[in-house]
Amino acid sequence: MASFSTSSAKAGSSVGGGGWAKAKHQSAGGGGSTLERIQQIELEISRTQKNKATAKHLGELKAKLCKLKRDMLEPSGGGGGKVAGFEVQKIGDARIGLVGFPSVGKSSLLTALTGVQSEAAAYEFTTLTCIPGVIYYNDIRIQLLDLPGLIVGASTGKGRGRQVIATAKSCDIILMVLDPTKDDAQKEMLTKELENVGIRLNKKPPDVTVRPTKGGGLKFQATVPLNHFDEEVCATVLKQYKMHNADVLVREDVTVDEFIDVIDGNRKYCKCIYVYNKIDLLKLEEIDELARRPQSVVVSVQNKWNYDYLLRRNKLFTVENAVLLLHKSLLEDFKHAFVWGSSVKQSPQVCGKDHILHDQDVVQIVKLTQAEKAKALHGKKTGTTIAGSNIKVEKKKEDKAPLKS
Ligand SMILES: Nc1nc2c(ncn2[C@@H]2O[C@H](COP(=O)(O)OP(=O)(O)OP(=O)(O)O)[C@@H](O)[C@H]2O)c(=O)[nH]1
Ligand SMILES: [K+]
Ligand SMILES: [Mg+2]
Repeated sequence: MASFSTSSAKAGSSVGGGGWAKAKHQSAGGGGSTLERIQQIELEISRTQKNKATAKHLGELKAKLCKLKRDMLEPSGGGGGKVAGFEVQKIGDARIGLVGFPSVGKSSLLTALTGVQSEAAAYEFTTLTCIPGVIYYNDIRIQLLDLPGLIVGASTGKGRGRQVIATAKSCDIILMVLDPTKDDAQKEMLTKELENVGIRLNKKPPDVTVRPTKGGGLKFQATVPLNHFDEEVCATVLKQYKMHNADVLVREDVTVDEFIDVIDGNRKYCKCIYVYNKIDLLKLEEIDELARRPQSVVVSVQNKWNYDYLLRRNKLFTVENAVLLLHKSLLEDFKHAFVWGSSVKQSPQVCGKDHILHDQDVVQIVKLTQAEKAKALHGKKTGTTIAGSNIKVEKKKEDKAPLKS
């Protein structure tokens, strides 16, 4: 823990500070800057016992907190803006971001995987901008982004935190590079910094529908028993968002935080792989323990240990791969696909060939009709259902409801 706070002090001087956090954002209610209001509410939440009697109050506080955080991330005047060195054009079929504390070996990993020289050195904040590289895997072109080290407070603008996190939000996958000699707090702190800006790691969008209505108040329906959330808490949260009339349908046992995610919007659900680098510094049994953790890969860039496995874990599966899996010729007739599952914001969503699928996604391929084909020189509609990267393929003749795997 201590070493991370040292890093944070250093960041202010060596990186020059993010700037925008220094600007005071006056909150609508209450005194102090937005940052101070956020700290006050976070303190109140941590001091409030979590039980049925306080659920409503906590819901209200959490909704207020979310709104304040959003205000901070969308500063109205000054400080925000684009920073040179972070405007990297998106290329390829997918974008992977290397995120981690300083000096964990992000740049070393980028250089090792892509051949692009990104300066690596034994001091913190060697990397100050976004350095892109490209890797090819199973014909998929992946853009790999090396990023400056993150520090605690990054989401509030410390260091170049805001730019780093904004770039991370544009990624399809996050490789969280971790120091295997440090404890789990590093992973929790980084996850929190990313969560603060709406990035959700290895989670699915909550199965909740909220439809604003013109009148009639709140109509609340749950199809499963709810252990952390109820109609009263729902109403409190909605009130904070000035939503007094709405139909709410809850299809999973959500928490109030997950419900706020739905209401607040602008969340990014990203796959995250935890990469423990420098395992050459560990004993064999320690390596074994880390390697057994979920979504984790152990590597040593210095000793070139386990690269292949890392790439295999990152295997991406696009709609195009799904089409090719059925038949090459289908690609010529491809019009678009309907996708159901965690890779899309709305199920189903119309997607193109480059869309990256998640495990358990359901895909229905729509072919060009004869008329469309004739028109575009090159038509009929059939359905095909494919489930994500643990590939299961089923063929369907008609474009009916999708088959769920
Ligand atoms: N022992 C060991 N050292 C490594 C390994 N990989 C990288 N390093 C060293 O760790 C130091 C930091 O590496 P960088 O690649 O600069 O780390 P970074 O995460 O990009 O650092 P910042 O850009 O400063 O955030 C360098 O001295 C590397 O040589 C490894 O697998 N084992
Ligand atoms: K470094
Ligand atoms: Mg670096």
